[in-house]
Amino acid sequence: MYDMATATINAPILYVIDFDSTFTKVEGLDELASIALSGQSNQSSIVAQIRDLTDMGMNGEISFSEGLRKRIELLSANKSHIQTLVEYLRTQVSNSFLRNRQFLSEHAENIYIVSSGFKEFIVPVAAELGILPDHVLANEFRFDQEGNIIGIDESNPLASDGGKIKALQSLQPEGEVYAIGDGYTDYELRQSGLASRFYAFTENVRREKVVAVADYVVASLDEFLFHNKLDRSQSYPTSLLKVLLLENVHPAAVEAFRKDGFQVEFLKGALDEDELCEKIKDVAIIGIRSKTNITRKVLENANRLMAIGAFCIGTNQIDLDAATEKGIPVFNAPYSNTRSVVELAIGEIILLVRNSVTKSNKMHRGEWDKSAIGSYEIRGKKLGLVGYGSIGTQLSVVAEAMGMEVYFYDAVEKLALGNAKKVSSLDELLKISDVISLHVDGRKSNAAMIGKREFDLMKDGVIFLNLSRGHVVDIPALAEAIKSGKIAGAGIDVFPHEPKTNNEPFVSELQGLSNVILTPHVGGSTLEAQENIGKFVPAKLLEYMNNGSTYGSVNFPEVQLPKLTDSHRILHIHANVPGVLAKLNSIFGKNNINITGQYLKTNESVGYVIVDIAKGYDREFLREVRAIDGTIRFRMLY
Ligand SMILES: NC(=O)c1ccc[n+]([C@@H]2O[C@H](COP(=O)([O-])OP(=O)(O)OC[C@H]3O[C@@H](n4cnc5c(N)ncnc54)[C@H](O)[C@@H]3O)[C@@H](O)[C@H]2O)c1
Ligand SMILES: O=C(O)CC[C@@H](O)C(=O)O
Repeated sequence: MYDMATATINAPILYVIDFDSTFTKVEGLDELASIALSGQSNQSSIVAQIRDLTDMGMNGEISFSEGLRKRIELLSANKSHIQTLVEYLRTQVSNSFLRNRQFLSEHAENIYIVSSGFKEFIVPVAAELGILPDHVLANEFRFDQEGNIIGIDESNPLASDGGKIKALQSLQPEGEVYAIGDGYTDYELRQSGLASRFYAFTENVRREKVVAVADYVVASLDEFLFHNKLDRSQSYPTSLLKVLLLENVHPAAVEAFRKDGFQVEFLKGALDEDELCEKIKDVAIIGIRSKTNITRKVLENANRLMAIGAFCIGTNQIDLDAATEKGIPVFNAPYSNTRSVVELAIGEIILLVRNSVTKSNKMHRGEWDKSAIGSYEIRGKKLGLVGYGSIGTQLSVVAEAMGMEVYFYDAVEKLALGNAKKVSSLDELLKISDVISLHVDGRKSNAAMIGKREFDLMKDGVIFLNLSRGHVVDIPALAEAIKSGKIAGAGIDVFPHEPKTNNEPFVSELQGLSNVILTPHVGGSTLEAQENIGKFVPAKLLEYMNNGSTYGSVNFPEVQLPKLTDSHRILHIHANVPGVLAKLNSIFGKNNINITGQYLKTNESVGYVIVDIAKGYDREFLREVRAIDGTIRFRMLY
């Protein structure tokens, strides 16, 4: 339905907007019934009957006036309920209407709300967004002396069938009329010939019967404004951009993107390379966890991709170089689940040093083995941390507080926290530790960094933990070391090959070995951490999409930008070659563009220039900006 080719630059004279489920997310009368009957036993059945009548009317399945009267008969509401409804509806204004307050108030003279709803609740809600009270054409209630609703004003044209047509006729519109709404009665304005276009509005509800007869389908007010080249809050409507969320990220993420108007597809599992190459073609933002590999090949298929969110700490599953070359920033959630990993590691260290897992397994088999053999306190034992980053350091502090002696080895120079002691080589750390815990990042060169040679260096009866990345450990060598008794206990959370979904089986040489805790990569999977990540990563991605800020990106020059006010913002990503800023500035100068702010950051491969310009420019210069040598990506924000 949506067809850019037919977009017109002629502004319509009148915009006629529906109220229920268009201006607001909900149907006013349904909500009024729900409020009035609150606490009564028949509330849900009556509200359901009213909703059915509303739906039938909206789909054009019953006569409008018949449906309205039946709904009013079912209501037992009064003025105080209407006041409560108004308060509620103020919280239910459609997100894209809220975003476009400026358009609504600046074009108030040309905007009418024509609704079969009631002025008593529409006027106060719509007026807050700049709609003129006398531009609300809607029904009115009749009340008795106690303020109870007893009917509707029958003299109002909107009380009868074809009411919207009659109401619009009364305005005697001279120019074009564009009708926007979710219901069949909105389409009837177009059918009658009074409106020249009907836009089916699907942000809140999509009625297929209405969509089928619409000239255009718009999923937000921004999309309507974009289609008509009118001022709007979003330079490119988010409702035309798709977000793909994989690996069961927290629902808070879905909510955050939907709230901003994006289309969201949510999948519980990961996708393999071929599946992703296909799926990513129309995706603007992708969110993954640790099991989806975003390879160069995937990125070659991702021509609409603007940003990547790793809903975790590790980003080794993403080809960061390829993403940077394509001008795609990647964001993750450092520290988000650090504490969760630390707590699991501490728990496992205690259970393994105590030999409790073996004892528990015996109990499940009916064996009672009350003895202290092979069971120790962690107090005074030497903990060797390989990797002293976020997790390593936090584990260091907690373990020390529990009486352990902490040693660490890191590939880069790190200062010790508390009484932890740095050692100068991995081999030294392996030789002295009673417990060894890996917390290195997943860079390729760390593959199999712990194998037979390293296990041989360890003390006999060592406890070994890996909660970092699976490919870091040679699993057959680990299995051998456990079987031989070299390793007295192991806690393994990450594996070289992990199932993509919970429906796939898990197979490993470590299964069935004594005093081994196997967990399905859940070091970071606590509800606290997942909820934090589910909010944090979308916030970063949305900041980039809406404002251009790349603060916290793992592969991009980081800029933290001020909020955009009264200007338009140009975001230009280019290969880091000399002279791009000078070329940009000469284009601005030549075209008399007034620059209100400018920012530049580069890293070794890309440059990111952000220019705020005063409104009221001729768009022709954009062609020249796009043509600058080395341009990777270019977009504008309003
Ligand atoms: N199991 C889980 O669910 C889970 C949860 C969160 C993080 N992780 C993983 O845990 C690991 C650590 O996370 P973090 O947030 O502490 O990362 P980080 O980047 O803060 O720390 C990693 C540290 O390892 C060091 N390092 C890298 N290679 C090394 C090597 N070969 N030898 C010695 N030191 C080396 C780095 O210099 C750095 O200090 C990462 O692999 C991360 O992906 C796993
Ligand atoms: O939740 C995940 O899939 C990954 C958790 C962890 O490995 C991380 O990198 O944060």
